[in-house]
Amino acid sequence: MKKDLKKVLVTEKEIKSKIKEMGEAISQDYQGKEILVVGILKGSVVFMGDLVRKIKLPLQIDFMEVSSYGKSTESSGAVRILKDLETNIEGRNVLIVEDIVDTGLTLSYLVKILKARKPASLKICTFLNKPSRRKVALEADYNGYDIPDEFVVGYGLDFNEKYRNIPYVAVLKPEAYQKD
Ligand SMILES: O=P(O)(O)OC[C@H]1O[C@H](OP(=O)(O)OP(=O)(O)O)[C@H](O)[C@@H]1O
Ligand code: HPA
Ligand SMILES: [Mg+2]
Repeated sequence: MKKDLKKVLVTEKEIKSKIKEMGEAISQDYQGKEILVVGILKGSVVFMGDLVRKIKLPLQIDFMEVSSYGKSTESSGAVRILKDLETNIEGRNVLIVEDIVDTGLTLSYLVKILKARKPASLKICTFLNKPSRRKVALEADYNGYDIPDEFVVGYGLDFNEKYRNIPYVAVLKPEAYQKD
C-alpha cells in the first residue's frame, strides 16, 4: 500500500463482484428498455467504465462535469456546471452514475436540473455512499458500499486530482492532505 494511505476500505476483488451485482440489478430493472448513462466527471469514469460493461441493455453514454470540492476535502456547497450534456434527455431513461454521495449537495443540484428537462425516468447509481455526512436528503437507487466518515481515494476518487488510478478504495492519511 502507498505511504499516503491509512487503510484499504474496498479491495479490487470486492469491487469486481459488486460491479457485477450492480450491473445485473440494473439490467433486470430496465429490461426491454434503452438507457442513457450519465457519468459525472471526473470521479465516476473508472466505475462507469467497469459498470457499463456489466449492463446487458442497449445504452448510450454522456457526461456532465460539476465541481464543488476543488482542492479541499470539504464540499464548498456551491455546485457549478463545468460541462453540460450533449444529449437531449427529454423522454429518455436516464441513469446518473457517481463515484460517491457524500453531503448529497452535488446530486441534489443535478437531479433538480435534469428533472426540469423531462426525462422519462431518472435514477441514481453510486459506488460509494457516506450516509453520516448528508446535508440534504438524498438516496441513490443503486448503492455499492456505505462507508464511514473518512476521506477516501482511489477507483476514480481523488484528493487534489491525485490517486484516481489506485485500483482499490483507501482512506487517505490526514498528513497527506494537511501537507498539500
Ligand atoms: O455529495 P457531495 O458532498 O456533493 O460529494 C460528491 C461529489 O464530490 C466529488 O466530486 P468533485 O467535486 O471532487 O469532482 P471530481 O469528480 O472531478 O473529483 C464526487 O465525485 C461527487 O461528484
Ligand atoms: O471521500 C471522498 N473522497 C474523494 N472525493 C470525495 N468527494 C466527496 N467525498 C469524497
Ligand atoms: Mg474530487
